Amino acid sequence: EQEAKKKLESLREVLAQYNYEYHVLDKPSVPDAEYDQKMQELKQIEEQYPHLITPDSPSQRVGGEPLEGFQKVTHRVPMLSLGNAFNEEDLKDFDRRVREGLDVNKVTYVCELKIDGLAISLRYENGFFVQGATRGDGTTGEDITNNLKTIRSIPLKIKDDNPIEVRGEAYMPQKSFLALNEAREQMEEEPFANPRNAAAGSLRQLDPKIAAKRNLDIFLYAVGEWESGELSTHSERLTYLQQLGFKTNPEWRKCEGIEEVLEYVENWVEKRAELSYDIDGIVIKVDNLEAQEQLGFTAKSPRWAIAYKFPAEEAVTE
Ligand SMILES: Cc1ccc(Cn2cc(C(N)=O)ccc2=O)c(C)c1
Repeated sequence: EQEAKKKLESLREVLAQYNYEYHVLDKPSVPDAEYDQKMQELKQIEEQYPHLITPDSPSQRVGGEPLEGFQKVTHRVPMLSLGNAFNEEDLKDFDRRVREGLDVNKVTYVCELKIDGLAISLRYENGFFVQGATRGDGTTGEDITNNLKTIRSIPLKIKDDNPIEVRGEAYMPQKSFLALNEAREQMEEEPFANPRNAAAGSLRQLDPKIAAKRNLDIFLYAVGEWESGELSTHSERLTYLQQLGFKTNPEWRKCEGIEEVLEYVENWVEKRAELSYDIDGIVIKVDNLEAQEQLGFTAKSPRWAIAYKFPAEEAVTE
């Protein structure tokens, strides 16, 4: 039994590493068959010693029985909704308000792609993924832990043992969306209108086995509740999330002043079509966390961030 325990520990570790290389880095170091063989080995030992199964075992990704419904979850730190900007003028107005609020001439911003998916929150305790929830109304969301566990790029265990909540966007890559709709048409089922609806529909499945087949993915971009948070900028937090093993979007950039923000926005209006996932804009945040505190919130959203929305694409007629 001690032998089996040791063997399982090392199999969980090596399978988590392989999974990370394949699903987060998109750079596997071993052939799929090697991953599969180690997975079979782990399942055989777990079958022999079920009491040795741990919540972070890769065999636990496609969870239990279908749910009757979803439990409610209250977010300890509310999930924000951002104000919108629709043109350069709006962005310059935003920058002017921020500079006046901080009484500075120039502000360091972070620009990130605005993934067109579903905002979700992941909670980790003692390093284990313990709960995942939808944004809901920002304060109360739905517990979709079992469905989120099926997203392979979500680590089931991280190195930080402090309670931490990370926020991100679950989405369906365009390729998965097209394949899913083809399958649905074959089955004479209603196709999804767009990847965002397909992702939302998939995460609302009561049976995790269905969610597991939808090839969902996720980018993490923010931190909610965090005991050990002593970083001073948003960009440092993005780097920390990446070091923890989360999938972060590689296209984020620090921009010195609104001119560099406008360049970044301009650049992605063109390059948007090259991405393998849908984005509906660019998120612009003041980088310094103290400056964010100083600026605070309006009734609805932060004064230190804004979402630049792309013009809605004219419907592509086949
Ligand atoms: C049979 C089989 C096993 C695994 C995979 C995909 N894959 C590969 C790895 C790997 N190479 O490190 C890690 C995780 C994973 O999900 C496929 C497509 C087929």
